[in-house]
Amino acid sequence: MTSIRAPAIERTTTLSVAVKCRPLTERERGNTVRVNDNKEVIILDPDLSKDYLDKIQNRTKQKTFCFDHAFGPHSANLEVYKRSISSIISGVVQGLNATVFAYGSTGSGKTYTMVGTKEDPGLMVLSLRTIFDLINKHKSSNDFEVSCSYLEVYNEVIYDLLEKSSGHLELREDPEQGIIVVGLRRIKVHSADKILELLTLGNNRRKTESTEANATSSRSHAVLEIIVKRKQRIKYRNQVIRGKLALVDLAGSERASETNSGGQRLRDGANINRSLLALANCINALGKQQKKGLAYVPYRNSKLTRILKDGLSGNSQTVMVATISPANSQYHHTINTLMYADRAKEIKMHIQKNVGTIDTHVSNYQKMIESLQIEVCRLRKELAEKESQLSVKPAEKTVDDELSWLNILSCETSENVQERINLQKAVFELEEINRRNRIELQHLDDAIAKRQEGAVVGVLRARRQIILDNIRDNDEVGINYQKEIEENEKHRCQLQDMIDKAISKDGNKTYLRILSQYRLLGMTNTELQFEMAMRDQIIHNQREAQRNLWNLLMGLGLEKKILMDIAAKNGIIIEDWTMMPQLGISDKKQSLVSACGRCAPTGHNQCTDNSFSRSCTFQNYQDFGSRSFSRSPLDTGNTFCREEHHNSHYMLSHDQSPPPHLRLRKSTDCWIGVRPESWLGVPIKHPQNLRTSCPELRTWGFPF
Ligand SMILES: Nc1ncnc2c1ncn2[C@@H]1O[C@H](COP(=O)(O)OP(=O)(O)OP(=O)(O)O)[C@@H](O)[C@H]1O
Repeated sequence: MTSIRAPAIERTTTLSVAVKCRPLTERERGNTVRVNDNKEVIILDPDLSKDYLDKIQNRTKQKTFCFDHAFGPHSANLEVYKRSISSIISGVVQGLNATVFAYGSTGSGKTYTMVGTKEDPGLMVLSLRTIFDLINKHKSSNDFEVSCSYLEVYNEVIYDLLEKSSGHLELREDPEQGIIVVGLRRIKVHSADKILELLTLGNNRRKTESTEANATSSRSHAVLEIIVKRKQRIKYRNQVIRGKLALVDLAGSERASETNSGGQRLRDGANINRSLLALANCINALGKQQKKGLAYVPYRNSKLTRILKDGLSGNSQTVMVATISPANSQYHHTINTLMYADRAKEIKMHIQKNVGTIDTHVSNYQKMIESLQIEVCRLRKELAEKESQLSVKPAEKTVDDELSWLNILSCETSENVQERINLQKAVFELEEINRRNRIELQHLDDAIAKRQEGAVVGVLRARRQIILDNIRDNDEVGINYQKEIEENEKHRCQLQDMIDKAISKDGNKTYLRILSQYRLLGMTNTELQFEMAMRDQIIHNQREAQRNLWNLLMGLGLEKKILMDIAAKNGIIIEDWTMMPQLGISDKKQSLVSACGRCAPTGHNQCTDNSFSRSCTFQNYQDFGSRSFSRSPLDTGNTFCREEHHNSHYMLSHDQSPPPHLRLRKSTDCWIGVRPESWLGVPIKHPQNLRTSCPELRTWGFPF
């Protein structure tokens, strides 16, 4: 029998911004920062030599900002924690996600704020203590499981800080859990002290260096993630709720010119800046999105922004702690940080409780990817053994050189594949956003055509212009991505030629065979991840459509019994009714309130914010209508199916012509199903053992 899941309640809130100013160090001069009323931050002009005229004519660089919270140089971490963080930490034990990240220039106090000292423990330490205090309070009626992971992103590569010698880790997107780091160690913990022990261990492994601005400057972005699973012993026994807390300490950024150094440090700086630049671009786009609707957010431009995606706009209660220094010399950095913080406070978050089940398609894919990964690991090990055998032999230097050169080529190829995947996904997302923009444009055109000139038409026209601008901006980004894909393709061909030539020279047959298999498997693995992400996107869209349908049903005020009867007649089981009493579906008035999507997700039977409930319901339906309905709102079946099938169909075959950005691929390339040759350019020579190690692939029409 078909079954559908009742929707989880969503609540919209904004990203909260706290600013923390650190004390001056002994070497520093000046004091440019004033904090008023725990919210206002005034940055004084550091140029004290300005004369009276400059000042009264407002030719001063003084600037004033206002945030959710502001802390001066004498505030301890505990004060920052109590006022700005503690309230979101308790949500983690209730199944909500929370993210806290420190953003600021080098030496502004990010690590001090996040990690702290023994005397002044930081936000990571204080949050963990709260989580375990809450667990102890509720453990008589609940079973809890807490696990933790700690990673760093260094030079655009992800490392596991809980592993002694971690290899490079890859990212994958999961429809339930968001971005996942494949192979990251997750340790079960029973006390805050144990996590702190792991934190210290991980911090010692973190890449730090002495820079001019900070003696122990962090060169990597570190993410500590705590997952709390909770199962009630009596009520809702089959439900597991899962809260996630991400605590992020970003690397210090400095311009290459400020470091007085080259080589590795210069490369570090470039990569740190690439991540931070990507983060700043995302904050910009998200801030703009609140005013302009569907603008593209370039999460894919760095590993850091992909990891922080949920914390930046998704299902998370997020606090950004912007750290600043009062030193005169830091004036520009301080202003820069505060400008980003100011933009970030516009960002909207959509929070909902995590009560989830795993779909079978996901676990099938996961199994496939896992078995490929095991195979990749086996080959990687074999390769390493072969390498060490070769290095103990007094082999001629030329062979050694050739092999290390081949290794570099192999790494470059894998980077090239990753980049290609990211670009394709980005293009796909862009296309999806513009598809929605075009639907809205169509609705606006229809609405304008039906009305006579007047104030309402003026508003509609203004909105139309915004949407047109968005489409144009997004198209421009798409053209750039196309160029990047072409570049990437060119580079891939060059690499392939070089590898083929090297293999034909035959330095060491076995080694080259393994290397080649390893590379092919790595690519197949990555391809599968891409396909999985694409399918996940379809599932995500379908869920969104389903949620909209629920909103509509609840808005109509249908009683639970009627709904159950209709569902039963159609042979549909409605899962998760346990969530429904909170939605108040049996009560007409309450169902309208619930449909606004802003009810507190736990413990309340009624939306606490009645003042906006009606307008929210309306807003919701408008939104819904503009995105999904092409005819009457009650003509749901056709509209939803058509839209979803359009997507799936497009992904599964090429009967329908793809959108312009995606037409770039060769006609022989297929997404899923029939696959004459891999579109990533892996030649048909797939290794024999892939078939035996991964029999599932045979049913997928792989041509080997
Ligand atoms: N609130 C504070 N009270 C006392 N000292 C502080 C405070 N905040 C920062 N400091 C000191 O300032 C210096 C720089 O701080 P920290 O290492 O936390 O900066 P950072 O922003 O993490 O730098 P980077 O980005 O280079 O890693 C350290 O010596 C630290 O002890």
